[in-house]
Amino acid sequence: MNIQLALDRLTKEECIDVVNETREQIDWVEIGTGVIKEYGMDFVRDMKARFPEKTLVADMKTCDAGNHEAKQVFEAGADVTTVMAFAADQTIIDMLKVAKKYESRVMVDLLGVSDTKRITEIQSIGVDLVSLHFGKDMQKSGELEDEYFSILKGQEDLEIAVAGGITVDSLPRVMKHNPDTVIVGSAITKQEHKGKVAEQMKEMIRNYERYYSNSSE
Ligand SMILES: O=C([C@H](O)CO)[C@H](O)[C@H](O)COP(=O)(O)O
Repeated sequence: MNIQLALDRLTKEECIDVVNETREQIDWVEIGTGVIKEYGMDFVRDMKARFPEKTLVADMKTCDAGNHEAKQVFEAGADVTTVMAFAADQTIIDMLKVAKKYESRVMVDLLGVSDTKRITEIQSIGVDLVSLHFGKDMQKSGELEDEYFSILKGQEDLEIAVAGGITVDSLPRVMKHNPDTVIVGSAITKQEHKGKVAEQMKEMIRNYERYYSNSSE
């Protein structure tokens, strides 16, 4: 299980510092939508140059003009870009085509998707990576509940990331659903001891994986 560190509502310097502080514990680095809006593709380029060993996710949240946005972000060095699930199939198809050319990937953000129909549709056009996403504003009046995972039940062929206010306290509940990637933002980036929290989360994941690999032997 990967940890994807989401960099949101931070300055460039804060982004760089928090990745340096958590470098050993995190696997994927996400440049958040707001950070991309503030600093653009130059910062995507800069982050790839600084942290070449990390899978760099640019949270573009594309909803139209997929061909252009995918080219833009992969050219800047992103390994993964995001597109909203409600985008037209053509947008997603165009992005998948560009991703193939750059040997990169497209993650479909399932924010707002509440039935399996759209999941089946995006799979049929070639999507293999999705993120189950309980949005920042939704977090003001609720949290990522177990039932939220039900739309992905039995989806063996999809690689699944999950995001939405995940903390040290909620991580055990999230891990139970065996996502491939756990996306964590504020619970690390807004803490005083960022490295320590990241280390604690990584250790929880290691223990969980150890327990399940032992119990299946
Ligand atoms: O995608 C995100 C959100 O829409 C803000 O742009 C976040 O990166 C994602 O939710 C993870 O952040 P936290 O919820 O703070 O863990």
